[in-house]
Amino acid sequence: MFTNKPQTVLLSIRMALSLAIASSLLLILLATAIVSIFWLWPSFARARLRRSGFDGPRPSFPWGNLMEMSKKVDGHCLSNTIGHSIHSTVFPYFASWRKSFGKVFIYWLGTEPFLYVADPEFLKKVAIGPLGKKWGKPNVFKHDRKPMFGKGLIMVEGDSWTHHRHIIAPAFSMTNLNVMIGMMLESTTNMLDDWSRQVASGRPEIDVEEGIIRNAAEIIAKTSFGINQENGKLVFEKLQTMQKMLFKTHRLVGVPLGRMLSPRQSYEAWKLGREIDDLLIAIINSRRENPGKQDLLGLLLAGNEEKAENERRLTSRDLVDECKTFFFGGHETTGLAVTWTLLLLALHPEWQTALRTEVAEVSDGQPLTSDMLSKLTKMGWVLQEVLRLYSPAPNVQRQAREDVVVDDVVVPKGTNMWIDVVGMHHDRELWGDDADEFRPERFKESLTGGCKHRMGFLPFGFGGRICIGRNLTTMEYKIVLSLVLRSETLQAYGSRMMELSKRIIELLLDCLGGNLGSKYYESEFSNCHGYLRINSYAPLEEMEAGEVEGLGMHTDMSCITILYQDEVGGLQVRAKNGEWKEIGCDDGVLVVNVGDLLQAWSNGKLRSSQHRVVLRKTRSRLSLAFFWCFEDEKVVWAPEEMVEKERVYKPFLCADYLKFKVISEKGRFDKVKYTIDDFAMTDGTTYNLDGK
Ligand code: HEM
Ligand SMILES: O=C(O)CCC(=O)C(=O)O
Ligand SMILES: [Fe+2]
Repeated sequence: MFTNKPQTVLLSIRMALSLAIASSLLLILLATAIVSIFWLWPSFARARLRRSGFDGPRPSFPWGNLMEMSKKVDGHCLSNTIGHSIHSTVFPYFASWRKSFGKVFIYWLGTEPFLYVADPEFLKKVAIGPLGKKWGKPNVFKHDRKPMFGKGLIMVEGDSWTHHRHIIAPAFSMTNLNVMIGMMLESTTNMLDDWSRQVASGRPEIDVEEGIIRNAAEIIAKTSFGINQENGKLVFEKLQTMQKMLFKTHRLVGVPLGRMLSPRQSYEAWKLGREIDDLLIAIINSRRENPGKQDLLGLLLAGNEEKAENERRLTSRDLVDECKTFFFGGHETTGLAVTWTLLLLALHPEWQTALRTEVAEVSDGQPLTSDMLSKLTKMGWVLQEVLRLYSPAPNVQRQAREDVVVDDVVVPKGTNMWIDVVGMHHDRELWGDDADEFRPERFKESLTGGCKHRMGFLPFGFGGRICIGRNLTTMEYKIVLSLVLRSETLQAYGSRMMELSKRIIELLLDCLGGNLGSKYYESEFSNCHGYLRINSYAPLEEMEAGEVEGLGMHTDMSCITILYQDEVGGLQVRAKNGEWKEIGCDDGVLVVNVGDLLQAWSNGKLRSSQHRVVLRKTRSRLSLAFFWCFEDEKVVWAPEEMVEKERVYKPFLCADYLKFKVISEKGRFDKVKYTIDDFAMTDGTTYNLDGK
């Protein structure tokens, strides 16, 4: 037993030695491989690119140019004014490299070379026609995008892409899309109802972007695979979680082993992806058993069935990836286009009015149809202009699958291409000096908005790989925007109140006898102006005994006031005997008050109402008070027909009374504020008609 021991020890030393040698060799090999893959290959590639005449900023190992790209932008993006010249703010590094290297140059993401292109003519030469087939999608992004797109249409290449595109394209035909209008109307109406509820419950702000993007997500989920069944809803929720998760992760694109820096997120995204896939497979299986639904999935399944036995069909796995692709490729892009549009229309009220008028003329208050949508021409121009200025797909990327040779230029196999769509959309050389201005009318004359080069306007990409969802997007955009524009805005509410005030005053004057309405409207009231006050009352913290003041007793200084109160109620008016009478708050009822100015003008025949608001609920309350008033420079003076015995009020300048109202003491709950009687009651002096 003992005699054997020295031999065993010797053996283990030998084994350990050879193991150490083997592993060092392996390490050396690995290091050589890493150096050649991540250092030598890029150096060769750089030398080849230089030989082809491509210059660019100097990269460093292993970051490439990432360090310069991640530098924070200096202050100019914090300015308060809204300009549309966004390129140098959003992509400051590209803007600065362009100054040194022009519109085509090479930069590096880690050890990956990227050919930056903002020259449409160069793009046309290298990527259009037969050369288009030489380009695929960059491998560096494939891993990150796998949970979203899998092997869906956006990611596949070569024959596989031709096959997928061929089967999927018919599903997006206009006839098929028209069937989806109902789903789009339903979701958008729900979104608008939700906004109304938020306003009514006293929320001071609504996150419009969040609502619009959620609505777009719901629409794309409905039109892709349906969300009414339990599984559909679950998929929708999980897809949204995944979107948020992927949005949070920042990776070092192209940096060797950079992917390993966030293994947890990668794992979680992968796990969630598996759950989504299983649910979608379940939906697809149940659809195969009960076919007939006309969403995109239903159409793809039907298209598959039509294929003859020997033709390739899409597998369930393919269909899962396409559903995910539609969801991730289609909702945020469309949502962003609508959101930017709302901002731009707020900045350009003339376009807001033009589109509102167009929607009113085309639809005449009827439910929207595909025929109406196609007649919304100006809205089409606005969509194009928004896609130009704030492109939801700010760049398009490719990777050369083989050497691309044009004239004396060689783009070596493996080179990535980064097409700076935003850069081209804001290029003055292509669009003219107004490139950064919002001018939708540029699309009136030409489909490319007057861009000097056909490839300079690429909101939906180009060539055979142009976005398959662009008609769906246009349809959804027009529906959402029309419904938003058709819903009552404060401005539209204001103009309706102006019309109503005119009708009320004519009726009121006629009631006083002798067709006074037609006699005096033009000369006395046609310059009246209106303004709208939104009263928001905070809720009571707890129910209190007795009455709590919301708004103290007062009269309005208008000619007439038209008041809308929400369902909380609480408006009271004082009767002649001093009793307070509750004014009901039934839906659709507007309250009309005579104000101080009309009391003075009618020499007291019409009485300005004394009213107040009492609060009784632990809910916030909202009212809209529209005040219709004489112009400030008007001298208020009752016409002869109003004066029976004597004049009650001396003539006064409207503006002076307004000043008096503003500076005089605030009313208390049980005592009325100063009124016209405190300001203009006569002291027996007689006055001429012109107020002297
Ligand atoms: C404003 C809205 C949209 C914009 C700006 C947009 C933009 C783009 C762009 C630029 C491409 C080309 C990408 C490339 O060549 O690498 C593309 C492709 C694609 N888009 Fe869209 N898209 C929008 C809406 C949609 C919608 C609603 C869907 C689906 C329902 C969709 C599905 C796709 C698909 C599947 C592709 C790949 C096409 C192919 O490679 O054959 N997109 N999109
Ligand atoms: O909030 C209300 O119902 C009344 C508002 C009102 O009387 C006013 O704003 O003058
Ligand atoms: Fe009032």
